Amino acid sequence: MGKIIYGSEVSSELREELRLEAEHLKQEGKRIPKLAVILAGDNPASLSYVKGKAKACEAAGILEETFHLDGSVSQKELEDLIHQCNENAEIDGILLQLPLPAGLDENHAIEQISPHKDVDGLHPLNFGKVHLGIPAFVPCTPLGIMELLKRMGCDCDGKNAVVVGRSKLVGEPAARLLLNANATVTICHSHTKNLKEICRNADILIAAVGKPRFFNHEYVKEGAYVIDVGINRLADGRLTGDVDFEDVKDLCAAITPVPKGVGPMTITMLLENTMKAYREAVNESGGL
Ligand SMILES: NC(=O)C1=CN([C@@H]2O[C@H](COP(=O)(O)OP(=O)(O)OC[C@H]3O[C@@H](n4cnc5c(N)ncnc54)[C@H](OP(=O)(O)O)[C@@H]3O)[C@@H](O)[C@H]2O)C=CC1
Ligand SMILES: Nc1nc(=O)c2c([nH]1)NC[C@@H]1CN(c3ccc(C(=O)N[C@@H](CCC(=O)O)C(=O)O)cc3)C=[N+]21
Repeated sequence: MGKIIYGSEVSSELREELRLEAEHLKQEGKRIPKLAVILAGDNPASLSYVKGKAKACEAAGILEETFHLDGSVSQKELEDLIHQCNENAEIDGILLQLPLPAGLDENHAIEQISPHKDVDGLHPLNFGKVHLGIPAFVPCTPLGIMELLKRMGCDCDGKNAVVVGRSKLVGEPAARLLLNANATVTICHSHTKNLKEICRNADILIAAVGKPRFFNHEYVKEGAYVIDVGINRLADGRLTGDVDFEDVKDLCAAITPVPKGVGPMTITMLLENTMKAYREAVNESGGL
């Protein structure tokens, strides 16, 4: 039976440290860190994620403001709001919830976010820095994945890591972080041939495709570390991952569940990145 590593438990620990740090700032009469979340449209999954982020900020003592725009918002209106958040000295982090409604240019909007407030790590400058191994804002889900691997007791150095999925939010930066940690990395996607064989060779398997219970025991090597990123809602309303948890759990060394796995870690890393942006902003302004 593999170890089950709960992101929810790791998150409680890390969020408590953040809460103490925020409480300390408050006691000293300092400015409080603040996150701005921009949501365009009414995608139900996005609405629920945004609520989760707001709740987590509140519990950690971090200020949060959600800017909920109409789905028919123009590119200019969206970008004007981003510019206002950039200029607002009370705001440390800006998260633009993805996907944007059809017709809006995601890349152009992301480029408007100040790289200093880009707590999602999606701005090309942060993306480039991560790929050059320079300190930067790293996307939250991949950061959470690396922390979970650490908690599994997995040393990535020299291991075969297979990342299935190449999105800019998850798969691609996760692969880069694994490479930076000296794993031998293979990135798979919908055009990959022999996916099963490649996965079966993985010491570390990162499943991020968005297909419910896609990875069963045929895809998993004995003793592998398995991270299930997928969040899929079943017809009965329950959530399930991309990994067939019951079929795989006895085979692997360690596995993350869904829910209570990577999802809570994504939010925790968003809080961590917001605190990092705050610290850097305070240092820039000479400690005010
Ligand atoms: N837990 C968390 O915090 C988060 C969870 N998620 C979840 O993770 C999953 C992935 O998200 P995201 O990266 O944004 O999704 P995308 O839809 O952007 O990317 C999916 C990736 O999987 C690849 N893919 C799809 N089908 C197959 C297949 N049959 N075989 C191999 N590769 C395949 C795609 O390939 P191609 O590029 O060729 O199309 C693509 O690269 C989703 O379930 C999402 O809900 C996302 C963000 C955070
Ligand atoms: N710019 C941007 N940044 C993101 O980080 C981002 C995004 N857009 N778009 C969508 C994805 C998805 N995502 C999740 C965050 C938390 C949970 C989470 O906490 N899930 C809980 C379950 C929550 C529930 O029960 O609904 C869990 O897995 O235990 C899931 C998914 C962030 N995303």
